[in-house]
Parts: sequence; structure tokens; C-alpha cells
Amino acid sequence: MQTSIEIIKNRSDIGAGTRGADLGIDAMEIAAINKGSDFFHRYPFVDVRTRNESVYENDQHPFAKYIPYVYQQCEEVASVVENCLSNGKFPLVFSGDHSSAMGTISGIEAAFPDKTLGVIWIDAHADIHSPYTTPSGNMHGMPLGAMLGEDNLKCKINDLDEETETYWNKLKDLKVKGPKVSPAHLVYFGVRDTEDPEDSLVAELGIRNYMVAEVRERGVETCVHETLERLASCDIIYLSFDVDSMDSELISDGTGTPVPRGFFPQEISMLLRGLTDSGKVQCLEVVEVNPLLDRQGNKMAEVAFDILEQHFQDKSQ
Ligand SMILES: NC(=[NH2+])NCCC[C@H](N)C(=O)O
Repeated sequence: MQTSIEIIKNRSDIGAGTRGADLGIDAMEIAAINKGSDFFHRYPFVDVRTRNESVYENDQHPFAKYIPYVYQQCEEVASVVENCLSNGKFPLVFSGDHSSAMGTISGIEAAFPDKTLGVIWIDAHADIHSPYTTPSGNMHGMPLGAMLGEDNLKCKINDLDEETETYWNKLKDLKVKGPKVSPAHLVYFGVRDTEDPEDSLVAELGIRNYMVAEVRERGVETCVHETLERLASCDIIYLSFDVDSMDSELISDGTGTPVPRGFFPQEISMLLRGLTDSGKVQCLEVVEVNPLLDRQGNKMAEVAFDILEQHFQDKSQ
């Protein structure tokens, strides 16, 4: 029998460089309502308290913007996710910016401390910076750095103040001390917009990235099969779907850091389906819809919602 879904609405956008990803959650719900779907009414939901008001403050952490508030936000998300999983439910997490994944992964680890976690990151970005290497200071570029426990000091370009360092270490130890994911258990799909410190860390750690061209050439099924083989020793899998993994020119630019030459929605659907068929996926998160940046009305939210609706329809059959 299928586990019952709980929707988690995490309208936080302080990890992104542009405001508006917090509106992505409601943009997806409105996309659902406008097409006559009761999807968001079908499942119980939890609203996560946000710290978005911190943008009014004069932030003093140029290499990890709003880090004290991102930390609090992730703590909150982690508790909600942990609680959901401990109650035997499936967390379907709708988040604003991708820094949320630090909360989600920490919550999963807290709920299943003895299980080995695999992470599949469907994204245009590697999000494996640390405050020491970030070019922007935006924390949505760092969640995997924190969850792997990687400062990447070899590629250091920024000198941190004490408070940033303290909060960064707190984020790495959120809920469960130490690295939560091993690089061997992390697989990227669609990563194509990275900076040098990320490239060298990804190469050093041997993290697999299925680029769009490879997925097209070899087929989704083959790549999914290989991924699941690679994660054979993982008991559970977290799927993180950043909508910027999709082609910004052909689909929509309604996201904070759009990148062309990405996946088509159909390819994302096939990926989600194939990976979920493993029976190991315990949590799915969708992030980075920013309707304020969408020049085609609410297109990104509509496309993202269609993918999810289809996914959960298929799953219940
Ligand atoms: N989740 C995202 N959209 N991440 C974009 C990160 C972009 C860039 N690598 C940075 O660190 O600023």
C-alpha cells in the first residue's frame, strides 16, 4: 500500500539572490486550482514558519547571506520533515529556494539515523559551495556543501567572520552531527552551470553527474538503472527537484537562476518515475519556482505542477 502524503509548504526565499521564490509554492497551488485540480486539497499540509522578514535587516554576512535566519529556517524544516516521516507519512516538500534542502536532509537523517541515505539532485547547479568558496554569498548555492560536510578550503576565496563560521558549522551539524551524505551516494542530473571550486570538488569526490546530453543519448532508463545500482547500498533516497534543471529557453525562465539547454518536462517525469519505482524514495522536494521572474505568466509553476500531478497519479495506479 502506498504511504500517505503530507504536503509541506516552506515559503522561504532568503537563500536566493532574487526575491520571489517564496511565492512559487502558491503559484503552483494556483496552477492546480486553475486547471480544476484538488491536488493541494487532497492531502494534509503543514505551513512552515518563515524568516523572510530578515531581508529588511542590514545583513552582515556577505559570504553566507542571512545565515542565522537560514539556519533557523532549516531547523524548522528539519523538524517538520522528521515529524512527518516518524508518523509514517511521505513528505512532499514545496520550498522556495534550495537552501531548504539542508533542513530536509537533516530531518530525514534525524528520522532514520541508522539508514543510509542516497540523494538525487536534479538541478542546473551543483550547489556544493561553502561560504569559503561562494561567488555570490547566496545560501541556495551551498546545501550540498553543508550536507557533505565539505568546506572545500583548497579552493578558498573568502575570509569568514566568526559568526558566519559558527553558523556554517551549526548547519553542517543540524539535527545529526557530521556529514549526512557520502559523495558516493550523491548523483546529479542536469548540472551544467558551475564555478571552478565546485568543479574541482565534484571531480575530487568523484560525484556522478548525468548531463542532459548523456541522458538523451543513452536514454533515461539506462541512466536511472545505473544510478540505482550506484545507490544499491542506500536504504532510502531523497529526490530534490530544482525546476532550473529544465530548459529555461524552451520551457520558462520563472526561476532565480535560469539556465538554457536543460531537460524537458517529459524527461523529468521519466526520471521521477524510474527513480521512484525503486521503492526507496522517501521524500520528494520541489524548489525554485519564482513567478515574479516568469515572462510567460505562471508557466514554470504550471509545468512543475503538471509533472507532480502526473507523478502522483501514476503512483497511485
Ligand atoms: N539553487 C540554486 N538556484 N543555486 C544557484 C547557485 C548559483 C551559483 N553557483 C551561486 O552559488 O551563487
